[in-house]
Amino acid sequence: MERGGLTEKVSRDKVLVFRFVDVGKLPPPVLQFVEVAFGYTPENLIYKNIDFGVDLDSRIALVGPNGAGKSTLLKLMTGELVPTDGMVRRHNHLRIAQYHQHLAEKLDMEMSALLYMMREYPGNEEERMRAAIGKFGLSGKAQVMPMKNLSDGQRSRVIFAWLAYRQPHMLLLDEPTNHLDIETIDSLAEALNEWDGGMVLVSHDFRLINQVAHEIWVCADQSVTRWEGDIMDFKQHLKAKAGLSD
Ligand SMILES: Nc1ncnc2c1ncn2[C@@H]1O[C@H](COP(=O)(O)OP(=O)(O)OP(=O)(O)O)[C@@H](O)[C@H]1O
Repeated sequence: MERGGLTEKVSRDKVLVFRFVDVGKLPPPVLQFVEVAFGYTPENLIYKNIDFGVDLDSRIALVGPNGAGKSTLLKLMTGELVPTDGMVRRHNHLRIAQYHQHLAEKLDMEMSALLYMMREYPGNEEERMRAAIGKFGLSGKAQVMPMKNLSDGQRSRVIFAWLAYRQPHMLLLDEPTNHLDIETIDSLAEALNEWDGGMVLVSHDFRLINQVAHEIWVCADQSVTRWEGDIMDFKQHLKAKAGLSD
């Protein structure tokens, strides 16, 4: 039918064009936790006395049991949550962007990705916005159709384009791969590896962690500790703990 011209050719989104704009350097310390304690209620602390620094060359994956406080730690980094005790110091010029699935709820489904970006970043020419969305592999018609007609994966790309346009120094990624296919995950990994900013990743996707993280931090028992090994060692450790072996 395609060859006979009866139906339009199905064109897949290009997947190899994820790209974050380089941001240059900020002198360290960029983000510092000093004796931080945090609990949603004072009698139930999720973190106690934590100290660490994150810089623009940090490539960290946070791991740990469900409910240990990984997402909470990201929120303490952005300032969405404030410590119960101690302090979080951020460089005055630090721009942090956080990716999480709930951002999809912010999208206006009746609008196209292009109009949405033009509304979010007023005063910019259409061409510029098209290019910004194009950097995340959404091209042509997909940019101008209502976002309700896009797939979840395509909407994730719009969110990435929206975040990247703010040119963050640091990206905090909370389960970024939920709606992405494997090719797109690889594009994301490639883009992160080519980018010069800092990254903190929360993901259950060990394959992505293996591709992009240089450090593994374990959130558990009210603290954050650095894992001395790579994510594959950590996976083995989890298996051994669960009494499983290869
Ligand atoms: N707004 C909130 N008010 C009260 N408690 C909360 C709130 N958000 C999270 N919690 C609780 O704080 C703890 C840590 O939650 P958090 O989402 O940070 O864990 P997580 O390690 O990211 O978990 P998961 O891997 O399941 O996403 C959990 O026990 C959770 O139920």
